[in-house]
Amino acid sequence: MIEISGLTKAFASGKGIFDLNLTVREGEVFGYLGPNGAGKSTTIRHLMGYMKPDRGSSRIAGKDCWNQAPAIHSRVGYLPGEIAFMEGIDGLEFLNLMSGMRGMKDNKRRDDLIERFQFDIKTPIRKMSKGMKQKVGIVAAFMHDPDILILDEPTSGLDPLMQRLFIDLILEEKARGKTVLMSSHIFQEVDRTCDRVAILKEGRLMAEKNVADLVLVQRRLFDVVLASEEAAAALSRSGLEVSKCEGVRVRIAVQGDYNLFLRELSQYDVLSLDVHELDLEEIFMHYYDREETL
Ligand SMILES: Nc1ncnc2c1ncn2[C@@H]1O[C@H](COP(=O)(O)OP(=O)(O)OP(=O)(O)O)[C@@H](O)[C@H]1O
Repeated sequence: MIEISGLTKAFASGKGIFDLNLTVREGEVFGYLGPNGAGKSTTIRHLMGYMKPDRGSSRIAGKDCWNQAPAIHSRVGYLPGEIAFMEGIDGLEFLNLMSGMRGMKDNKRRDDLIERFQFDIKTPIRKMSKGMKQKVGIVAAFMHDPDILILDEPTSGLDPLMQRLFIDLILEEKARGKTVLMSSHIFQEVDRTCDRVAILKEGRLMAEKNVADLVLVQRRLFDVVLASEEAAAALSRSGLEVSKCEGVRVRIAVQGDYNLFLRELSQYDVLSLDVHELDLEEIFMHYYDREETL
């Protein structure tokens, strides 16, 4: 459904995106990840036809994103990373403008979305918080019920409750067969919604993975508190991968083989055991260390 081939755009600064190749299949939710400045928004702007590539191309539903942008816009719901709103209008006026441009007759879906994300659409946009503006952007991207959704960090600025509502919305759209490409930094959101992910670093594709495989390679850090400093020191010498030992606290990294970790731990008097969740970037940083670029 979305095909990026050899896509290259080099800015004068030397940054940009370089020889990207990616395919998002119909009905798939695809996570597009990478540290700040990696080139995620630049890729997405090419998909929307807002930037002309130096080399290569991108296509959505068979149409070239640069030459046939208007045809693509009619099928896509787009949430930009930063939404540029006109001055002096409120949320409802903005949404009316967008629905007018799309020739929408029926506002039921729009009104359902507004109710779901709970915000006062009569607030002037310049007075809205970042999260509120983000909600307006989400409604604008989803209200015409597009087949394809391209979302640039959709939950940025949303509180945890709203992030959950957003995840539910993506899962519903996925069940309805929609194709979604979204950039994100939040592991939970990617883990719960995406089928596959690609990670970008300095404009180059580092990896493309099924989310299930990514979770398997995930390294976890455990914070263990033992009954004495002697025991903590002994555990640090046990051959497990110890990343920190302070007093009675030991931080141990485990990847894959939990049994060995549990067997070792069972020999001690354990006062507490916490798992330190790695965020997506940390997971990928470890991933980079072990894998060559594609
Ligand atoms: N129009 C432009 N002209 C020059 N440089 C640009 C332009 N757009 C982006 N860049 C640079 O290209 C790099 C990639 O930017 P991009 O916004 O695509 O990153 P990103 O992965 O979306 O990051 P973030 O998570 O911070 O939004 C950055 O170094 C940015 O400064």
